[in-house]
Amino acid sequence: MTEPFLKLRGLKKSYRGKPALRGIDLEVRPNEIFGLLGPTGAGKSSTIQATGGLIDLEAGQVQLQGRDITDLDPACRDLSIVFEGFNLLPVLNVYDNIAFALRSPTYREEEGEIRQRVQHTAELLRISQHLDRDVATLSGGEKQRVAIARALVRQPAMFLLDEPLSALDLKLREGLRSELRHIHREQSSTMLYATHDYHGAISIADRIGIIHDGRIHQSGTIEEIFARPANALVGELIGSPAMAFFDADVNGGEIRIRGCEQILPAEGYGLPAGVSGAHRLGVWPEDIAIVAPGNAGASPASVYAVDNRGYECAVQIEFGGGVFRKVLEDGQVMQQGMNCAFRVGSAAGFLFDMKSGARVSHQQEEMA
Ligand SMILES: Nc1ncnc2c1ncn2[C@@H]1O[C@H](COP(=O)(O)OP(=O)(O)OP(=O)(O)O)[C@@H](O)[C@H]1O
Repeated sequence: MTEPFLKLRGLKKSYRGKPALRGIDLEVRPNEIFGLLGPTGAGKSSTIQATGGLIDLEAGQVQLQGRDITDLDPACRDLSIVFEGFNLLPVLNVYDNIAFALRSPTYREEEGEIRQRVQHTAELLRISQHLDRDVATLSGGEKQRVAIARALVRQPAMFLLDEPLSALDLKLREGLRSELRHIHREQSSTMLYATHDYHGAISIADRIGIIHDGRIHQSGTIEEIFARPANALVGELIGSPAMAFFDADVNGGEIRIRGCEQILPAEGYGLPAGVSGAHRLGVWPEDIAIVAPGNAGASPASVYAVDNRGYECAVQIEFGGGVFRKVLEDGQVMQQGMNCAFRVGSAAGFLFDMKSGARVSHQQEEMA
C-alpha cells in the first residue's frame, strides 16, 4: 500500500463555539485527484484552509509526504491554493499576476526562468494571448484560468482547489474541468478538489470523500461508494437523482415497504442475525423499474412531476409511502399526473438504521 501523499487526522475547528470540523480524517494518494464532496456549510473550505495553514486548528494533524506540517507557516507548506473568488491582484496585468508567486521572498526565481514558466503555464491554460491585459478586463472564465495558472506555475507538491469552477457557466466549467484533468495527467500532480457539485466531482476525481457537518462519512471510488454506501446520508448526497428512501419493516425473512404492495425477500441483504423491525430502505433509482399500472407484483403510484432535460427525462414518482425521483429508460414516455406502478429489484437496495442512518445490511460479506 502506497503511503498517502496528504494525511489529515482528527482535524477539529470551531467558529464562535460552533463546530465546523468535528474530526476530519482523510488520505490523498500520490498523483490522484481527490474530490471533497459535500453540501454548503459541510466544512470543505475549512478543510482546505486547515490543510493550507490558513486557519488555526483546535486539534488534529496535517501530514504532507509523511512530514507533520500542522504548525508550519503557510508559505513554507509547498501547497498552492485556488479559491472560488479568483484572488487576483487588480493592479497587475495577467503576466505579473501569474509571475507573482515566483517573485515572493520564499520562491524568488530568475526573471528568465520566470518568463519561461509563465509562458509555458499560459500555453497550458490557453491564455497566452491575454498576458499583457489588465485582469479587470477579463471575463470570469479567463480570470479563473489566470488563478489556476498562478497556482500551477509554482509547481508545488500539491494543489488545493476550493470550488475553483463554481462561478463559471456550465460550458466553461466542463471545458476547464477537462483541462485540469489534462494538466493533472501531464504534470502528475496531486490535487484535493473541494466542490458541492456531484457531477463535477465524479467527472474529475479518482476518489471521493463525502463530507457533511464537519465529518468525512465515506471515502473511496464512486463505484465503491455506490456499491456499499456507509450510511443513509451518503445515499442522499450522491447519485443523480439521489437514492430513493422507503420506510420498511423487516420481519421473518421479509422486507415490507410501507405504502407498497411489493414484499422483498431479506435474503441477499446480508443482514446480521436478529435484525428486525422498522428500517430505512435505500435503493438507487436505477434499480427501480417504472411499469404500467396493474403490473403483477408492482406497487401503484403516479407521476407527480416531469423534468425533461432534453438528453434525459427525470420523473418524480408519488406513492402511498412517499416520493422518489428517477431518470426514465430510453423510449419511456410519461406525463404529469399519469398513473403507473413501480417495482424494486429483488436484493437491490440497502437497509439503514432508522435513528443513526448507519447501514445494517450487507454486513456478512464485510465480516467474511
Ligand atoms: N470565518 C468564519 N466565521 C464563522 N463561521 C464560519 C467561518 N467560516 C466558516 N464558518 C462556518 O463553518 C461551517 C463550515 O463552513 P465551510 O466554509 O468550511 O463549509 P463549506 O462546505 O466550504 O461551505 P460552502 O460550500 O458554502 O463554501 C459553516 O457553518 C460556516 O458558516
